[in-house]
This record gives sequence, structure tokens and C-alpha cells, in this order.
Amino acid sequence: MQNKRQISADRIVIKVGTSTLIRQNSQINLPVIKKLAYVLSTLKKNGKDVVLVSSGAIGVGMGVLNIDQRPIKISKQQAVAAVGQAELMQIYNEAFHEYGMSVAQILITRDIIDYPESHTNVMNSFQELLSMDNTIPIVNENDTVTVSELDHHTKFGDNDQLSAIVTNLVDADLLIMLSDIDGFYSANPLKVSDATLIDTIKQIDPEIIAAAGGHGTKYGTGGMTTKLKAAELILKHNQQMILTNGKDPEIIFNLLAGDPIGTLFSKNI
Ligand SMILES: Nc1ncnc2c1ncn2[C@@H]1O[C@H](COP(=O)(O)OP(=O)(O)O)[C@@H](O)[C@H]1O
Ligand SMILES: N[C@@H](CCC(=O)OP(=O)(O)O)C(=O)O
Repeated sequence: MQNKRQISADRIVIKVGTSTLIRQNSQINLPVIKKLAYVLSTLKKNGKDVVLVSSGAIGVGMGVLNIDQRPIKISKQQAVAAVGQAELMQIYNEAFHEYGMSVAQILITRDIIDYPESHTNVMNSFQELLSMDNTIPIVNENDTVTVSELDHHTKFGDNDQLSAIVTNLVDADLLIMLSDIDGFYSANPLKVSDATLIDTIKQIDPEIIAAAGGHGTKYGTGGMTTKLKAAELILKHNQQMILTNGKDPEIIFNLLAGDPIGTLFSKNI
């Protein structure tokens, strides 16, 4: 049995990817969402500050509109995301209400860090929301305005880096990234059968970058490349990130208790 990790986190950002929220048959994974609501509500009631960064707008929108393949055209993706986001928040709203929590929708773009006024406004909103007892902020990228062709030099659809930006912004201690895989492996396990799980990563060096392959399901977008970019941001700010499987969100309790699950990205190991 491996040693326990030293995890001390009062303010936590949890990022959940589309591949965790949507099943392969395009159905929303309601049990996961309900469990997520239970776990995050419990943490909040126990005095933790909690922010959820949730993908899934496009995935949920595809289900609502009965579309089987993610559209190629950006404007179509934006339209699907706009439909899905409303549905997704309704589902979260119901799930969190079961535990006496309200949800707050925050739609932002990654370039808020480049615009001091936007940066301050977003930070102020977060501080107010985090000071409320029964409210969980749920963040997604503002898919309607985030297009690379626009003046904003961002690329459409990457909540991995967005979640790291949010973690920096609210000065959280820990980012928990929930995906469809147990952690970061020596190679993409979908392609390399004997790939091994890496327990801890102190820095994102070329060897680690070379181990990152593409995305897993038809719903996932960034794969490990964007998760490593997120980890780089986290390490730069001396914060910690754990990448793990989101199929049972109760794993978050174990992570916070220091159980060596998934991959921990931290300078101080
Ligand atoms: N080195 C690696 N370790 C683990 N997973 C990897 C690696 N390289 C590529 N992957 C792929 O990344 C996928 C997760 O990313 P993605 O599909 O974007 O999910 P999410 O929706 O959670 O963001 C995994 O299913 C896996 O196939
Ligand atoms: N903002 C978009 C995309 C997001 C995205 O980064 O997806 P994922 O790789 O599943 O975390 C959505 O909600 O569908």
C-alpha cells in the first residue's frame, strides 16, 4: 500500500469532462451528476469552498437535438452548446436542490486574464458567490463568444485550461480533474496496452508531453494535451492538481483524505 498524500485543501475546483457526463450511447449520465451534487454539497456543508467547472454543453445539446456526430462547423457547435447549456444547468439545478443547494451559472472566456477589468469583475463575482453558504458556482466556457477568428486569441472548447485559470483566479488549493481515465499514463492506454499509471508529476517535461495522446471518446475534446497545459498553469502558481476517473465522484472524498488515487501534479512532493 502506497503512502498517504499530504492534501490540505480548503478551496477546491472540480472539473468534469464531457466523457464523464455523457455515456457512449449519447445519454446523460444522471447517476454521476446526482453523485457529484451529493459530494460537492457535502464538501460545501463541511466548510469547503467549492467551484465546479463543467463541460457537457455540446454533448447534452447533441442529445437534445438528436445529433449523433459533433458538428464540424463552429457556428453549429455554438448553437448546439447554447441548447445544451440550458438543459445541463436545469439538470444540475435539480440535482443540487436535493441537497439544499442553489447553483450559479458562470460563463467565461479564457482571455479574461488579459483584460484587467474583466479579470476583476469575474474575481469579484466569484468572491461573492463563494461567501454564500448554499450556492455552488458552475462554470463553463462561454461558447457563443469564444471563437479563434475573433479578436480574442482563444480557441473554441477547452475547459481543461479554463479550469486551471479559474483555480488561479480564485486562489484555490487544489484542482480535481475528473475524466474517463484513471490518471495520466506513460502513453495513451487506448493505444498502448501496457501503459502504466504515473502516480505523481512534479513538472511537465518533454517526456511527459510526448506521452499525451488524443482524446478518448467522440465527446472528449482536448485529450491529455490540454490537461497537461492546465497542469503547467497549476504548477506555475504552486497549486496542486489531481487527475482521476470521474465514474464515481465519491472518489473525491478519498482524494481529500490523501489516498494515492489518480495522478497528482504538484511541485511539493
Ligand atoms: N498519456 C495518457 N494517459 C491517459 N489518457 C490519455 C493519454 N493520452 C491520451 N489519453 C486519452 O485522453 C482521454 C481523456 O481526454 P478527453 O477525451 O478529452 O476527456 P474529457 O472529456 O474528460 O476532457 C482518455 O480517454 C485517453 O484515451
Ligand atoms: N464548452 C464546451 C466544451 C468543452 C470541453 O472542453 O470539453 P471536455 O474536453 O469534455 O472538457 C462544452 O461544454 O461542451
